[in-house]
Amino acid sequence: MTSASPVGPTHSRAGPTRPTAGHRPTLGSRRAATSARSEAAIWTRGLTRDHGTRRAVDRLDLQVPRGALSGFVGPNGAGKSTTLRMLLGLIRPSAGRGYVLGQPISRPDRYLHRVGAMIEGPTFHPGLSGRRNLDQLATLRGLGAHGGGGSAGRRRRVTQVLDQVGLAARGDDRFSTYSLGMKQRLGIAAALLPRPSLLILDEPTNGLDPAGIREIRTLLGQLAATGMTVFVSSHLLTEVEQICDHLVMINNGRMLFQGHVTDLLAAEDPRIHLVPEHGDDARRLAGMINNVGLPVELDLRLDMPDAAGPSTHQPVVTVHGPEGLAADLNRMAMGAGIALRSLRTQRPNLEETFLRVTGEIDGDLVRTGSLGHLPDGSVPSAGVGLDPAHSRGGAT
Ligand SMILES: Nc1ncnc2c1ncn2[C@@H]1O[C@H](COP(=O)(O)OP(=O)(O)OP(=O)(O)O)[C@@H](O)[C@H]1O
Repeated sequence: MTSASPVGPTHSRAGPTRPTAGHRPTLGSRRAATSARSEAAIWTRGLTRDHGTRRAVDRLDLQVPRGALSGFVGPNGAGKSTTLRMLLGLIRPSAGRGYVLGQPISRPDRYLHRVGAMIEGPTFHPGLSGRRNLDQLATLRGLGAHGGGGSAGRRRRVTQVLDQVGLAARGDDRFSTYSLGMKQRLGIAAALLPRPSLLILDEPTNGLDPAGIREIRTLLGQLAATGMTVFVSSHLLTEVEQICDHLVMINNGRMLFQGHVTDLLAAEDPRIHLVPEHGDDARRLAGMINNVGLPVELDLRLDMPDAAGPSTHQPVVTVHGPEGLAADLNRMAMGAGIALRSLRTQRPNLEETFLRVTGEIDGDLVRTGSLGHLPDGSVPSAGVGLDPAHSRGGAT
């Protein structure tokens, strides 16, 4: 069973990495760093982990605020599990330093009693009930032994956490009869036993069906509402977008973004999709838009990417720009004699934003740079003035 903390410390006092000569911090900056790391639930600087020659985590500066429901996202192999293992004292960083609940990660014994964790799929005894499994874990960890009301206190706590994760009615059933979602929830119940102020979960929705995912989502929202900090890793960005207020986004072990989800999405320009009435006009329209310096993509496969109703297989011209630009684009098309079947603005979601940030946009998109080399030679100069400065300026 690797799920649920407290996870025993496995490394000794490595001590924080010293600042290098030449980067001597001032008294003010030292004070600010001290206050930031004690105020944050998780704070790291330059956190790095090498596996042989492979760098799994590359100089991460994490700052997860206390009380946040924070999503830790990145594709498979991005370095999420490795980071979580370092935060839990299961492996040592190769370089860098970190603090969890204000305590250095070189001394996990100082904070693990306040951290609940599920870092791999939960493993329980299949023949025992959920309740018995939790009771055994609680006994092993000495819960209820010190000031917790002895075995009666321990049993009360087990009942409380079963209730908290929605397993009260099934607590006495054998673990082997649980659905995957129930098993995950029991794993979270185990992590909750010590009344943690920080809950760290590694991919808790892995392998779950939509209903199971929804249950975990609701549960995490409820836990965060109690004031607990929840740091949950996932490669399902849609999930994270729906539940998390704070986000840490990594790829190849490196930080891409951290902060509030709304800030990230608000900073992204929407996509404006233009579908010409006559498919033949799409290249011409894209070329005109390209000529005025706006980022444009031409998708020759479909009409609107997620439009309701039947697909008409019309080419779509997509422009990244503020919503106000849509009116300009409409005028531009009209001025060039191109009638539009539809014009729609779509706010990017987290997944699209991630793909854009990582440059991993998929599909048969003809990107801006290649428009000038399209074979049909139908790219005219822009017939209608459109100031590229408007691309960030809103409606005219
Ligand atoms: N013990 C190890 N030995 C060698 N390489 C490792 C080890 N653990 C992880 N790695 C490598 O480090 C990188 C990061 O792996 P990690 O498991 O942290 O990523 P992840 O974001 O959690 O991905 P996943 O969701 O697939 O688990 C990967 O390239 C992985 O192969």
